[in-house]
Amino acid sequence: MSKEERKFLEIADLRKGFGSGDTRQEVLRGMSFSVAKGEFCVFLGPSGSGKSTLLNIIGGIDSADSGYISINGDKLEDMDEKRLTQYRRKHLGYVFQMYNLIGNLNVKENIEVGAYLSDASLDIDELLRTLGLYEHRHKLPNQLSGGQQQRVSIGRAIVKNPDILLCDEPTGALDYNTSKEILKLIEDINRKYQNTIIMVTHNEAIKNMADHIIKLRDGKIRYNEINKKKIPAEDLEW
Ligand SMILES: Nc1ncnc2c1ncn2[C@@H]1O[C@H](COP(=O)(O)OP(=O)(O)OP(=O)(O)O)[C@@H](O)[C@H]1O
Repeated sequence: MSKEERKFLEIADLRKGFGSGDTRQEVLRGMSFSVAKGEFCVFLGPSGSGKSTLLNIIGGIDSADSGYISINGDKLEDMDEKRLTQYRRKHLGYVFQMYNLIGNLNVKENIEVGAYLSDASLDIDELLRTLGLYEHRHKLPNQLSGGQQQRVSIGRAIVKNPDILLCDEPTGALDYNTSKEILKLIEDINRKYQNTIIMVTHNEAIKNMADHIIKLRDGKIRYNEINKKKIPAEDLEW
């Protein structure tokens, strides 16, 4: 991998605080790292360490106080609102702990919502099969299990074939077996579509399936390593 590829996503001395005066809290206190194209990267760290804040800044839905983020050499802070919107639409997919599906649209239609945002979307029927949802495609969200609903939300995020898939605790609301199914799906998607995946999790075991492990504590990076002993999601245990 070339030096440029290693620096597909570059984060440099990122700082972010909330509030002012006595209630001011510095949440990100100077973070620098880079993520390679196609890499599966996890952010670990205790509650309040700034994982979601960092993910939201990478996702362009919050902004840093200083430092920068660049994608393929383009700095987010140099983008005007129009380009930032394009960046979010074209290059980013977001998966949350809660599925946020539209209740009166069926599975296929919920995924199509994501496709409208792109002019280079994936074939929806093929994606439904990859997601294991083809036979459920006419069902409404309330006719699905939690794991199936999360599959739909992953489909909605991935259908525009984003360069980067951001996942914030995607298995946080799921039981052990369903969590593993979802992790296997994310692993398949990473392999098949080669998107860069960044996943925030509390679950230490998930680091074992990642290419790149970043641990945060008190707004700083405490650990930043490439995982040389990566194992399949199937073999994870916790
Ligand atoms: N919009 C906001 N306004 C004020 N404080 C905020 C805001 N967003 C986050 N914070 C604070 O920033 C700190 C870090 O929050 P963040 O959600 O990034 O942590 P986290 O590591 O993702 O935590 P968790 O694992 O519990 O989700 C917390 O103390 C939180 O209260």
